[in-house]
Amino acid sequence: MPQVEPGPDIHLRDVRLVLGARRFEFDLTLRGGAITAVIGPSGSGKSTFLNLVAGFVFPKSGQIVIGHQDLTPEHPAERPVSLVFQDNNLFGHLDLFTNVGLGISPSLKLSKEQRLGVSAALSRVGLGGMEKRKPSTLSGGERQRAAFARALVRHKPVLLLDEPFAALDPGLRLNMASLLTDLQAERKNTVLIVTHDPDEVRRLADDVVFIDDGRVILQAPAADLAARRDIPAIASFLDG
Ligand SMILES: Nc1ncnc2c1ncn2[C@@H]1O[C@H](COP(=O)(O)OP(=O)(O)OP(=O)(O)O)[C@@H](O)[C@H]1O
Repeated sequence: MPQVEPGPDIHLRDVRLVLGARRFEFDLTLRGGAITAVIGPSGSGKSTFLNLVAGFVFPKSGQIVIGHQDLTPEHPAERPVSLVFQDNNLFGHLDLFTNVGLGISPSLKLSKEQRLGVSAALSRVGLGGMEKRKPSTLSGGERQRAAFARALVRHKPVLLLDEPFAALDPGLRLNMASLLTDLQAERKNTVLIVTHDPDEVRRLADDVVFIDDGRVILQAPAADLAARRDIPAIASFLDG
């Protein structure tokens, strides 16, 4: 296999933000080419953290740097990121081929190679041959896999996943987790994945970032998480 350049480091430099009554402060670097699990209690700021990296929310002060580029003022389309959320946001009136093709080109002007790429991505997530199906005819898990395919065809170096597998049954979760680790081995993307599931952290993550009340209270190798039961919020996460 050819050597693949690892995805970029992501730096949040003295990032501050207020949303309603909540304050957020982030100052850390996420390792390029690694899978980082973003974990923490409900309402602690995990989605906000991803939204800052994606460009859906902008900091009041500080910088978001991806690789060597300061992208703080840039909108999501200008950032090297693909996203998969729990609500997969497929367009109901469009078939799967079109929904996934939109990941490559909003005008759907696709080359032959790109069209083949769409079908290959659908096969990769176990939806081969379902190009003509509408989202309403699929199960929740299938829709989520289609959303994953749409992120894959974009070939962006940063992949942001906000509880992407939460709605799937345990078998499918395992399946998607191994798809993600296979892809990671091939593409060396920088991946951030929000999850509530300690098993998913063990299965997938190289590193963890634990957010509590709008701040990172632990950044560590995933393997070290279990040893940090001294922090009550972490003990409670590990106990589910
Ligand atoms: N636009 C907004 N206006 C006001 N408050 C907001 C806004 N967006 C988020 N918040 C608040 O900020 C806090 C963090 O929200 P966020 O969605 O980032 O948490 P989370 O850790 O992802 O939670 P969960 O695990 O429940 O999805 C919450 O208290 C939320 O209500």
